Amino acid sequence: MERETGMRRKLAAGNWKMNGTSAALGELDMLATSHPAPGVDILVCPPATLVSAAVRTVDNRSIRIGGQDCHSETNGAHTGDISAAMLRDAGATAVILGHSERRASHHETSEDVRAKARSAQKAGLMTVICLGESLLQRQATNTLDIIGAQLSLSVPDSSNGQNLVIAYEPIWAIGSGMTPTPDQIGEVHDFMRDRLEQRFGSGVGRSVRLLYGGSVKAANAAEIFGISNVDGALVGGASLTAADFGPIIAALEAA
Ligand SMILES: O=C[C@H](O)COP(=O)(O)O
Repeated sequence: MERETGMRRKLAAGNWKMNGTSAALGELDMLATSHPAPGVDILVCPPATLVSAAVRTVDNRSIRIGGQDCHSETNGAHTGDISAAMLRDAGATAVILGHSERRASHHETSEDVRAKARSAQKAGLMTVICLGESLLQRQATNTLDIIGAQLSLSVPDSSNGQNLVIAYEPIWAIGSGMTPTPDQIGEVHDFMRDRLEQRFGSGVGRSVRLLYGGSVKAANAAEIFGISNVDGALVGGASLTAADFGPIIAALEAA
């Protein structure tokens, strides 16, 4: 497998999911203090309730703050939802979209994800669009078909290397302690790179960062970051504390 890193700056992204009250901001402060000038980009996506406070905690240091979802509309009668413009107004510069937990629990389709991503990119947010197959789909050797369809339907035409990041997150690897083999991860990442280059041309296609997500921890980070076309990780559980996320960031810096 050919290793192709291009000029892409690596990205360590943390997804806190539905975890964290204001007490958790101490972890963010510790993370920012311990990484004053990181050799990689760091993104932390806390619950929406903490976005503004997280932005204040980071206080223009080396960590950017993102949301975990947004609505496709800018405003309106959508009780409980928040828009990309609202996230931006709160100081977020990125948003995770199409996470498998939202595709499952909120019945989000790839078309929904594309509409949200279009709105988020228009609002100036970097979109981290998540794709991934189920265990049954992998066992049926349908992984590349599933990823290809999700990639083509979820990613808007307005995407480029600055406003689009793709996270490959096999559903069966999320929070399970299981990870695909390096060859399996590499196969999907090489495939996504090819597809992006075919659609957007080699310049844009090569500049989009591809993250792996699913049970990333300090113990497996270095091996994962050595895989072809893996430009970083989207980390769930191990992003909640500076003690767990810090070593993953260090592994990415060393890769
Ligand atoms: O968004 C993050 C992923 O769902 C991975 O979660 P995890 O690191 O807890 O497996």
